[in-house]
Amino acid sequence: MLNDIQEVLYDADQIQQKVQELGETISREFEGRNPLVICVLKGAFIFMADLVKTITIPLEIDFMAVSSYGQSTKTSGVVRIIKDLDASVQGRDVLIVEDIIDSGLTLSYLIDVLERRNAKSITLVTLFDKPAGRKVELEADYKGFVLPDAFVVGYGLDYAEQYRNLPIIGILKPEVYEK
Ligand SMILES: O=P(O)(O)OC[C@H]1O[C@H](OP(=O)(O)OP(=O)(O)O)[C@H](O)[C@@H]1O
Ligand code: HPA
Ligand SMILES: [Mg+2]
Repeated sequence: MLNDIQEVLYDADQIQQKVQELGETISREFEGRNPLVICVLKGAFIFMADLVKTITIPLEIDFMAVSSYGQSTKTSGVVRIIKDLDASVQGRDVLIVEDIIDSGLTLSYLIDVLERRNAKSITLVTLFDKPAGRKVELEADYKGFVLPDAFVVGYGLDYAEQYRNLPIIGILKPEVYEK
């Protein structure tokens, strides 16, 4: 798998350090608010698991699965809900946990859905941000790393469902998806 990586951007230790910092900030921000922490599957599953272990205040978790990339390195532009939340967001302080914001289409869609369900507040945390990919204006409240304009995999992020289990984040060699 690592053979298919052109460049490792951040290794496992660097990622853990950043996740810890984000968890400390979120613990302070949400003190006394019992947030509903929503993991956007599948990509955010590793970040979510690591992040909640660093948050030191009471919280609840839930999961939503959405997909727009499929087997491609480009967004289809259509965000599909594959699995919806179990919990109601009505009146809740919601923290959305994402692995990456690229075009911004996934999160702008999700925010719209959760606003219409009357969440009390919506806060976004993303581990990775790729501002060069934006198609809609969207900024995370908390972000880990800003990435270059390249297709990346690892730490939950896939290409055609592969590479999610790499413990690092790296740029995928273009010949892997151009063949
Ligand atoms: O800002 P955007 O351009 O919308 O891209 C970001 C989204 O794309 C990926 O999900 P994907 O649709 O690949 O589903 P997955 O999480 O199951 O891989 C990623 O996990 C984010 O949710
Ligand atoms: N890699 C994997 N999944 C993604 C990316 C990326 O660079 N951007 C949006 N979804
Ligand atoms: Mg994907």
